[in-house]
Amino acid sequence: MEGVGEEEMEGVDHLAHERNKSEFDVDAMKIVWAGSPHAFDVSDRISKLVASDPGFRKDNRSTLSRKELFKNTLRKAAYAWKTIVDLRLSEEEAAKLRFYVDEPAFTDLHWGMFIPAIKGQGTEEQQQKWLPLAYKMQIIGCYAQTELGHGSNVQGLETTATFDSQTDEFIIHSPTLTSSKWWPGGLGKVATHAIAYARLIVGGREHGVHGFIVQLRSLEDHSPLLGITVGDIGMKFGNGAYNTMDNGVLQFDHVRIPRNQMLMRVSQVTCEGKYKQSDVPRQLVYGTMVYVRQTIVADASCALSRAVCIATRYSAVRRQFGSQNGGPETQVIDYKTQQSRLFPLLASAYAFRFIGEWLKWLYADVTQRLQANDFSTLPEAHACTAGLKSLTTTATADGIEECRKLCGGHGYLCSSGLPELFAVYVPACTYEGDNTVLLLQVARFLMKTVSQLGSRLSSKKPVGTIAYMTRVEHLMQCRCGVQRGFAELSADLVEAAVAHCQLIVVSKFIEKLQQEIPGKGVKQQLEVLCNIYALFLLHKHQGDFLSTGCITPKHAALANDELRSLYSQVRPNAIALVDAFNYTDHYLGSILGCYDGNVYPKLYEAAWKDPLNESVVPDGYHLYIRPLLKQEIRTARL
Ligand SMILES: CCCCCCCC/C=C\C/C=C/C(=O)SCCNC(=O)CCNC(=O)[C@H](O)C(C)(C)COP(=O)(O)OP(=O)(O)OC[C@H]1O[C@@H](n2cnc3c(N)ncnc32)[C@H](O)[C@@H]1OP(=O)(O)O
Ligand SMILES: Cc1cc2nc3c(=O)[nH]c(=O)nc-3n(C[C@H](O)[C@H](O)[C@H](O)COP(=O)(O)OP(=O)(O)OC[C@H]3O[C@@H](n4cnc5c(N)ncnc54)[C@H](O)[C@@H]3O)c2cc1C
Repeated sequence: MEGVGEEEMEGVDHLAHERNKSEFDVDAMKIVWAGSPHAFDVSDRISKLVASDPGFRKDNRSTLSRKELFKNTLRKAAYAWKTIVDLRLSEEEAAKLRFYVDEPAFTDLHWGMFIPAIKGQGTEEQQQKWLPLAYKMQIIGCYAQTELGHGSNVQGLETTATFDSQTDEFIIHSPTLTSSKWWPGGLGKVATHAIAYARLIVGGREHGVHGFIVQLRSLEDHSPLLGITVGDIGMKFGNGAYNTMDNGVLQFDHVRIPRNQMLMRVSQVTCEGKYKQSDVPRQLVYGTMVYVRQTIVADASCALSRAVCIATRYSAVRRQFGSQNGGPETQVIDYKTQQSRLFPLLASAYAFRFIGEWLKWLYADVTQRLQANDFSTLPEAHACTAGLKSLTTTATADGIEECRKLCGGHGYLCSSGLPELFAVYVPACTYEGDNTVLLLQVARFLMKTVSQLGSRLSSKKPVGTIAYMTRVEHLMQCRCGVQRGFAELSADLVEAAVAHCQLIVVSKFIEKLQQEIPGKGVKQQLEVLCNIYALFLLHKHQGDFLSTGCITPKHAALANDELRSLYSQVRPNAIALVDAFNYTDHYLGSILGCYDGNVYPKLYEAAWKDPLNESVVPDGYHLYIRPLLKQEIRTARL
């Protein structure tokens, strides 16, 4: 490395003056962020374990070819498993370890969808047979629902599962090109088994889409089983990024599986060929998606806080303009424009943390009720998971991109960590349900509720997240004709769905503040952030609030003044508020966001490590540059 002194690289905390300004107990805030002292302890321990182990190094991803990248992911997944087994980590610790390894891999689908699908939709007997194998990773599973021709429209899937009573088997078949399974993560190169979704046909009658456990590859030599065609679907957006995942294509050619491999908690097929439906609602076939949507909401705050941490630290390091008498220039974080873009994202990260916590509670509650055959809160749970998944992933993906811009030119470097973070995160707006399609589900739920408010026949009072509807006078009087005009009004209804979800986020943030929150100044900081979150939304949508007469122009102006004052209150605490996320430099993966703020020497050093700088004169000079310079281009072999 040229031109950088040792002392500039090591030991100096360039953000110490910022940390000294903070007005609250950062360690107490770390516990609030983690959720509990126990959660903090696990997260802190495991993140440090991963960061200190060279086996989990990740700084070379953007320079590897797809094949090298994928092999490296396989190595890391195997190494992570060995670490989990050797250290006898608990399930909670193991999940944290996979999280901090921070590389999309087949294991996400195995633990995140395959196992939950068996748990949620399998019978006791099926769980006893399959879960021990899956827990020990003696089989590796994926979730194969989406097809080339249909993703959002699950009822439109074309794969068939026809019952053969002669052999007591299902025949799984892909009748068309568009029925090829397409996208499932882990399917392309790794999974030995899939939960495959197919239209059930018994005795010539169709019974809709159901899940089946299908073995795909030999457990001896990994070759595809008879009738299975399987492979990877190819490179995806961004270098490195989600290309560590083997999203796959799969065709079935009359593949036979035993009858007991249909997931039979919701409905059953007997050996005589009788189709039986349990008392539970059919929608439970979609249960795994509800579970994963809830985990995606919980994870949104991690991705957003990571980007915000990088942009905040760098904004305190970066200086532009404003030097007085040869003194230092202004830190860009002191510009009001920078604050008005950055601090609402900081507030959103905290808001999403708490909404994720609340949604976990809601999901646990609905699961408990379902077990007791109480299905009353299922529609609300579906609407909340779908709507909040849509809201938080859209805001997080947009927020990561905004953080990149907040870091100016250096944000565009891979070493800022932000391009890869965006590329890995942005498909969350599509997978587990396209965000618009999911908002339409929320709109449908809201319209149904409104129509019931207007109906004299219904004695149901809205409760939970829709309880507020009884307080909105014009909704109470509404004879809802919207159901008929739903498609025509869908663009507006989607906006209403977003507003409904924002209301949930704001009210759960306020509820959080009503709890006891220990630690000097911690609650005050959270109050400031909560007010920023709410007022920023009000400011952004002031046109809607004004046009509906909910606020006056004077209110709008006051809100904006207040927002500016809140930004000034956050400013001295900004670095401490991102320190409270407790991210290691390994997890952040960003030179701009490194804890000590010593950005420039690290950027300089990293540039020299780029493979292009391995030689001073580049490969290709003699073929393409020299002939150009020597005006010999016509004779050169191009
Ligand atoms: C810590 C571990 C983390 C792991 C995370 C791993 C992440 C790895 C990354 C990626 C993995 C990605 C995986 C995938 O993408 S899997 C595929 C996901 N696919 C989708 O999400 C498809 C989206 N489409 C749907 O969900 C549905 O088809 C639909 C909801 C859009 C429409 O369904 P349809 O059958 O047409 O239903 P209707 O509209 O007719 O509705 C009927 C009725 O049912 C209600 N309803 C719909 N869905 C649900 C549900 N999930 N739960 C409960 N109820 C549901 C719907 O509201 C209607 O109700 P009604 O109005 O009262 O009649
Ligand atoms: C990275 C990644 C990983 C994935 N992993 C898996 C996996 O592991 N397993 C799996 O089964 N699947 C997986 N998927 C597939 C994913 O679930 C689907 O892509 C997703 O559900 C969206 O469906 P689609 O692709 O059919 O989009 P489409 O429905 O074709 O969407 C295209 C456009 O049409 C619009 N649209 C669609 N329907 C309507 C409507 N009714 N009204 C208004 N607008 C509409 C959408 O808003 C969107 O703008 C993955 C996808 C990605 C990108």
